[in-house]
Amino acid sequence: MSNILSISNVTVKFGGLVALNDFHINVRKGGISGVIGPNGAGKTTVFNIITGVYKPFSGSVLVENSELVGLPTCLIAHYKVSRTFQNIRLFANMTVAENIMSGACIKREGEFFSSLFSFSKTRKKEKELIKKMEDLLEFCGLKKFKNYPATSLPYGLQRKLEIARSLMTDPKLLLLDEPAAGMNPTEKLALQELVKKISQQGISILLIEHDMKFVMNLCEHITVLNYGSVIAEGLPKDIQTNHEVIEAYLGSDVEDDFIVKLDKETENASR
Ligand SMILES: Nc1ncnc2c1ncn2[C@@H]1O[C@H](COP(=O)(O)OP(=O)(O)OP(=O)(O)O)[C@@H](O)[C@H]1O
Repeated sequence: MSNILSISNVTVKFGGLVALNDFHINVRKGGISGVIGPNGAGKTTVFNIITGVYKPFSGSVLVENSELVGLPTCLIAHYKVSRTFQNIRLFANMTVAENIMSGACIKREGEFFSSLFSFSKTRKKEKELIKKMEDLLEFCGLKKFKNYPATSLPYGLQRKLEIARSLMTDPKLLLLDEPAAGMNPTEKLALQELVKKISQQGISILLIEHDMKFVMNLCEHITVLNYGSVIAEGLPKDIQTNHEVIEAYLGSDVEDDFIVKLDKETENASR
C-alpha cells in the first residue's frame, strides 16, 4: 500500500536551536499514525512544516507525489491536507453551523466570476455545501448544537467542531494536533470513536498526542521524537517497551500515563 505522506531528511532550525534534525516519517494511505514525544520535542514543528508555516532548512515533504516544501500555507489545502490546532481556533462570534461552513471557503476560491454569470450553478453549489455541513454535524455528533454559539459548547465538543470544520475541506490527510488535550475520559472515548470513523471513510490521519492510551489505541504506527530527533518508530507494542523512549519520558508530565499503560500491558501479558 502506498503512502499519502512521506517526509524525509527534514531539518528545521530556529537560530541555534535545531527543532527537527533529519526528521522522517511515512503515513500509509488510509492509516492512522502518531507522533509522540516530551514537551518541546518538535511535534508541532512537524505539522508546521507540512502546512507551510515554516520552511525547513533542508528536506522533502511529499503528499502523494507533490512536493509541499516552499509552498505557501494558503495553497496546502489544495493538496487535500487539513489540520486542527493545539489551541482551539474557532470563530467565537459564529454558530456551530457557520464555523463548519467556514471550512468550505477554501473550496469556493476562484468561483466569484463564474458565479456572476451562472446564478443557478451557484445556488446548486450552495445547497450542496449546506447538505455537506448538515452531514458533518450528524457525523460528528453535533447536530443538536447546530445553532449554538461555537464557544458555548463544552470543551470536548469544541474540539469535535474543529475536526468537523477541517473535514469540510474534503481532506485526504488530516493532521490532528493534541485532539484529546483537556478532555475528560468520556470525551476522549467519544473522540477516539470519531477518529476511527473518519479513518474508515478513507481519510489518512497523522496525530500528535500526549495521552498514551489514546495514541496506543488508535495508531498503527508511532514515531517518537526527542530534542528534534527520531529516537524510535514502529508498532505501539514495540514503542511501549523501547528503553530509549521510556528514558525520554522519565521526568516528563506524561510519564505517569505512559508507565500506567506499560504496567497494564505487562499485566495482560502475564495472564
Ligand atoms: N517559531 C519559533 N521560534 C523559535 N523557536 C521555536 C519556534 N517554534 C518552535 N520553536 C522551538 O522548537 C522546539 C520544538 O517546538 P514544538 O512546538 O515543535 O514542540 P512540541 O513537541 O510540539 O512541544 P509541546 O508538546 O510542548 O507542544 C521548542 O524548543 C520550541 O521552543
